[in-house]
Amino acid sequence: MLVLRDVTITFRRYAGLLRQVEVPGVRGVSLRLAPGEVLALVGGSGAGKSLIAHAILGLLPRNARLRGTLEFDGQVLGQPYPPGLRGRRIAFLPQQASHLDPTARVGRQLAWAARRVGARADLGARLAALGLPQGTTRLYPHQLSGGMARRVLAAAAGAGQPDLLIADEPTVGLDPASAARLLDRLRAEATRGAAVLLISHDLPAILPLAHRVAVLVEGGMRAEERAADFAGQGDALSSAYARALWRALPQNGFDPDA
Ligand SMILES: Nc1ncnc2c1ncn2[C@@H]1O[C@H](COP(=O)(O)OP(=O)(O)OP(=O)(O)O)[C@@H](O)[C@H]1O
Ligand code: NI
Repeated sequence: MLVLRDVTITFRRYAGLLRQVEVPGVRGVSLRLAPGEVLALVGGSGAGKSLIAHAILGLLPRNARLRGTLEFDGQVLGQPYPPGLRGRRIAFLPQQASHLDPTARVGRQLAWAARRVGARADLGARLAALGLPQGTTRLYPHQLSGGMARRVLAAAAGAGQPDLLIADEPTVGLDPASAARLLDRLRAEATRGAAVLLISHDLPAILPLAHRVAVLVEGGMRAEERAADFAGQGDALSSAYARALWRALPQNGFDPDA
């Protein structure tokens, strides 16, 4: 249902007074994501993960240039961006908590999110599922901790029943219990039939949830593996890069001299 073919994103930058250069952000990335499937997009800082999310959502900055094709359910995700997708059929849990409106209480913002997708606002249950107290609805964004703000965004993104949910580093800044609850919510969305694109730099954290793992390095796709193959010594992994990544994790006790 989500198909990216040879997606390249470059940025125009001034090099000196008049000369413009194009610097690459993402190069030739292809991927597919089916309903009910969790695809993890992992990679280090600056690898291009958020750019891919923003490209799918039609939210790239003005100085960006996009090549290749993106399709969702047979519709081309170009400019102008197809109506009825962003915030409705495609939900987004952004990396930055600054996406909350500073002037409105949490309860109102969640009610807006629910109304936009035509969902019943069962705020109490949704907050409780993410481990937030009921009183959270009366708070303004500046009264939330970073981790609370991220969970409020998650509650908003989960309103309605999106067909595609894109979560950009959803567990950063959360304590382990809150992170586990949030990943449980994402798993429940996939079980219901949503496609989930889970962006993270933390491979071990997303493995219990992901079906497939795509590894992005400096804007390019370096490996695509089944999540289940990240196990043991990683012998089932198809690419040497993924094997090296897996064996380099501290918990796998990699011995460089062995
Ligand atoms: N508006 C912009 N103008 C120029 N370059 C940009 C812009 N936005 C992103 N980039 C560049 O594109 C690259 C990828 O950025 P992106 O935000 O996708 O990384 P990321 O993988 O999400 O990293 P992180 O894990 O830190 O969030 C970076 O090198 C960044 O400098
Ligand atoms: Ni990012």
